[in-house]
Amino acid sequence: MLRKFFSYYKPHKRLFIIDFTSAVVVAILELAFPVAVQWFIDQLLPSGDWNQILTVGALLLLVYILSTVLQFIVSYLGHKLGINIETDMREQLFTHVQRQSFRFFDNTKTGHVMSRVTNDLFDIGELAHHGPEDFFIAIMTFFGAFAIMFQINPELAVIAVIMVPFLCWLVAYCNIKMNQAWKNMYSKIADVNARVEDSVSGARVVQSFTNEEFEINRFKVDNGGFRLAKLKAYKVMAGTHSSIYMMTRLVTLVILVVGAWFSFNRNLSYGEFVSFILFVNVLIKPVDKISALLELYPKGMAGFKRFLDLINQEPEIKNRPDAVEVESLHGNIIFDDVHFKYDEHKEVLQGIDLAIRPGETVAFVGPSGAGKTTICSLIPRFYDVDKGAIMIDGIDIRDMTTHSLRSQIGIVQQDVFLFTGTIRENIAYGKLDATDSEIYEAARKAHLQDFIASLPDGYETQIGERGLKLSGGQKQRLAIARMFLKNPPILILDEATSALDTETEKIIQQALNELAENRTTLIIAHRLATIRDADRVIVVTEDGIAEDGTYEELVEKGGIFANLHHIQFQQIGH
Ligand SMILES: Nc1ncnc2c1ncn2[C@@H]1O[C@H](COP(=O)(O)OP(=O)(O)OP(=O)(O)O)[C@@H](O)[C@H]1O
Repeated sequence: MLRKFFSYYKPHKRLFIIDFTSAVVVAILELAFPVAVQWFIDQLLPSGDWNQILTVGALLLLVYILSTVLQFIVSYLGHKLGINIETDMREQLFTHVQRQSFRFFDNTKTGHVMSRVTNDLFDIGELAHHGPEDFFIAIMTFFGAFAIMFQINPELAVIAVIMVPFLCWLVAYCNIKMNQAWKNMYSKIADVNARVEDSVSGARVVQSFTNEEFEINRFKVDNGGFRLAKLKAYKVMAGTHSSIYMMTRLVTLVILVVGAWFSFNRNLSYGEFVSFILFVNVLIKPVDKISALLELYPKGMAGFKRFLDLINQEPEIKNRPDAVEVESLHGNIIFDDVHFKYDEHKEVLQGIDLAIRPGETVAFVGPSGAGKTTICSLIPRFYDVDKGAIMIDGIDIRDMTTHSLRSQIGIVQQDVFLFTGTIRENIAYGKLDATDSEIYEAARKAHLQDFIASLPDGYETQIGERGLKLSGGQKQRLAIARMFLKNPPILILDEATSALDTETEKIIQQALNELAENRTTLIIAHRLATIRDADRVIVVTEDGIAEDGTYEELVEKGGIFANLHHIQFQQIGH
C-alpha cells in the first residue's frame, strides 16, 4: 500500500525534490543556529572586535533571510505537492466512478462517494505533504541535535534526552484524547449536515405538513449536541496545549538549573550553556511533529485504503478487446433466451425471447415489478444478461463498444433528471456541440418554444436544482427536446405515471409521436390511452412474456391485457 501511495508522487518528482531539499536545509540551519550562538558568545564576545561582530551579524542576517525564503518554499510548495496529489486522486476517483456500471450505483450510497471525494482525499493530501517530509526532518533534527549536544557535554545531553520519553508519552496520551474528541465532533457535525440536507431538500414536504416547529426542534437537539462535542474538543485541545507547554518548559528549566551547576563545576562555558538551552527546543520540536504524524498517518492511510477499494473495483460492463464501433443501427432488436437477475435471490427475467423489427413501436405493459424496465435496461447494456444474448442488427451487443451502442439509444426516463443550469445547457446535454439553431429546432419540435419565449431570460433561464423551477410537463418536454438533438435510431420511453392535465398530455403525446417517427421505439406504458397507436403490445408478467400482439388483437383475445383495458377504461369512465 505504501508503494502504491508513493507512486502518486511520481508526476510531481521535481516539486517533491525542491520541497524536500529546502526542508533539509532549513533543518540544518536550525541546528547551526545554537552552534553559531555558542561561538558568538565564547569566541567573538571576549575579543571585543566590533567589526567582526557586525560582519557576523550581517552574515547571520543573510542566513535568516535564506531560512525565511526556504521556510516559505517548504510551506507553499509542500502544500502544493499535497494539493496536486489530492487533485490527481480526486480526478482519478471521479473518472472511475463515471465509468462504473449501474450495479455499482445500485449498491453504493451517494454520501459515501461524496465523503471519499472530499474528506478522505483531504486527509490523504495532508499526509502526502507532511508524511515523508516531516518524518525525515523530525528524525534528522532530533538525532542531529542530540549528536551536537553530546559533543558539547555528554552528561547534560543524556539528562536532556532522558526526559524526552516522558514528553512523548504525554504527547501520545493527549493525542488519543484529542482524536476521540475530534471523532465525536465529526460524527455530530455529520448529524447536523444530514438534518440540514433532509430539511432543505424536503422543505416542501415539511411545509405541506406544517412541521416547521418540529424540524426546528429536531435541529436544535443536533445543533446542541454538536456545540457540546466541539466545546469538549476545544477543552481537550486547551488541556493538551497547556500540558505540553508545561512539560517543555520543565525540560528547559531542568537544563537551566543542571546546566548552571555544570557551568560552575564542570567547565561548561557560557556559550555552551546558552546553546544547550537553545538545543533543548530543537530537540523537543520533532516530538511534536512526530505526534502530529501519528495522528495524520492512520487517518490518511485509512482514507487511502478506502480510496484504493473504490479504485480497484473493476467496472462490471467493459468493452471486449475486439469490440466494434457501431454506427447508424437500424434497430432490429432480438432477445434470445435472456436470463437476468439483479442479485442471487430472484431471477427477474427467465428465458425471454423477443424480436422487434426496425422502426416498430412496441409497448410493454404488465403489473408493477414484472420486469418491463429491466428488459429495457438490458438493451443499452446497463446490466449484462446472465444467460442468452441480445442482438441488434445481428450483432451481439456485448461485441459493440458501450459508447457506440449507447449513442444509438435514447432514453426518456419517467423521472426526468435535469442538471442545475440553464434551459439551453439542459437541452444541449443531448448533443454537447449542438449549434444554437439545432437547439431552437429541438425546442420547437418538443413544443417548448412558447414556454421558453414567455420567460424573461428565455433559453438562459436557470431551472434550479434538478429542474425544480419547472413543472412536470415542462421537464418532460425538455427531456424530449434533448432526445431530438441526440437523434438516436432506438428510443426507450419510460412513460410518466403521474397524470398530467389533458392539454399538457396531448402536447407531450404529440411531441413523443413525432420523436418516435422513423425510430424503433420501446414504450414502458402505464396508461393504455397513450399506446393506442403502438404497432405491438407486449404483456410482461413475473413469468415472462404472456401476450404479444396488436392492441386490438389482445383486447379481443380476452386475456390479461383485455382485463387491464377494461379496468382502465372503466375507471376513466369510457
Ligand atoms: N436496481 C435493482 N436492484 C435490485 N432489484 C431491482 C432493481 N431494479 C428492479 N429490481 C427488481 O426487479 C424486478 C423488476 O423490476 P422492474 O423495474 O423491471 O419492473 P417494472 O415492470 O418496470 O415495474 P414498474 O411498472 O413498477 O416500473 C422487481 O422485483 C424489482 O424489485
